[in-house]
Amino acid sequence: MTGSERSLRKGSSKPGPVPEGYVRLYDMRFCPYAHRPRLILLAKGIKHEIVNINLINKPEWYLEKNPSGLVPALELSTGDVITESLIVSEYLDEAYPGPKLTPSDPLQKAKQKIILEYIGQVTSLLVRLLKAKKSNQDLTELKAEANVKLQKLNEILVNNKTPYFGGEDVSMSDYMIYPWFERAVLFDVTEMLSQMPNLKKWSDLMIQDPAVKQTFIAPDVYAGFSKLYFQESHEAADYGL
Ligand SMILES: N[C@@H](CCC(=O)N[C@@H](CS)C(=O)NCC(=O)O)C(=O)O
Repeated sequence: MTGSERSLRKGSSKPGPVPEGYVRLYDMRFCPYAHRPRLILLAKGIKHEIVNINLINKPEWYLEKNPSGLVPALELSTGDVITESLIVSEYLDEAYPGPKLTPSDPLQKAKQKIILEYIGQVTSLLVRLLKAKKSNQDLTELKAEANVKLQKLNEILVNNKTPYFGGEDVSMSDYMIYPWFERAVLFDVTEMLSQMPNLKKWSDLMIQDPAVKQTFIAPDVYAGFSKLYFQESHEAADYGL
């Protein structure tokens, strides 16, 4: 638990209202989408609580708050609920003080959005790969596609000649793609990534980032989770929480 995090709850019973001055993130710690706003909350030092949702056996009250049933979702002290990891992350960046993770210059902002759009293509492909792996499909084509997409991500860093996707400092796009790299073992792309030097340098830098350090989960823990996930074990929802 960190200075800005009030409590960590398991989340089966309905939580009360969000205290004034706090936000609440509905989370599942192995979920890469939910990892995104967790990084933003920490990077900006926003006071928050985390409520973990068991995604295999979702509590009824969660479906009332967020009918899609997906995590992450952000609840405000007004009772408003914001969903979709990128929207939640951008909301947090705009609405709260702390380091600005999105450029204010319109041209730089547009450039970041182009990278974010591409990151969306990479992440959805990796999720498709994971689902195909779970249902024992042939992965050859998807893996080849992932290789091409990740090479292109590597080229963005090469062409920009910057350590991070947005420039000299960590920014929104870095936090939006990082969770998939931490989970490379789940998506079966560890070997592929070892062939991409700029991405490797970038991920080594990201591991030094304070928000990343505070949320880091080691590859062997993901490997343990992955076994349970592939067996559709109910323990997977709760593994290591
Ligand atoms: N587009 C959503 C995707 C979120 C998502 O797929 N979350 C998964 C966990 S990683 C989930 O909640 N799954 C539960 C379900 O499908 O019922 C976002 O960016 O927030």
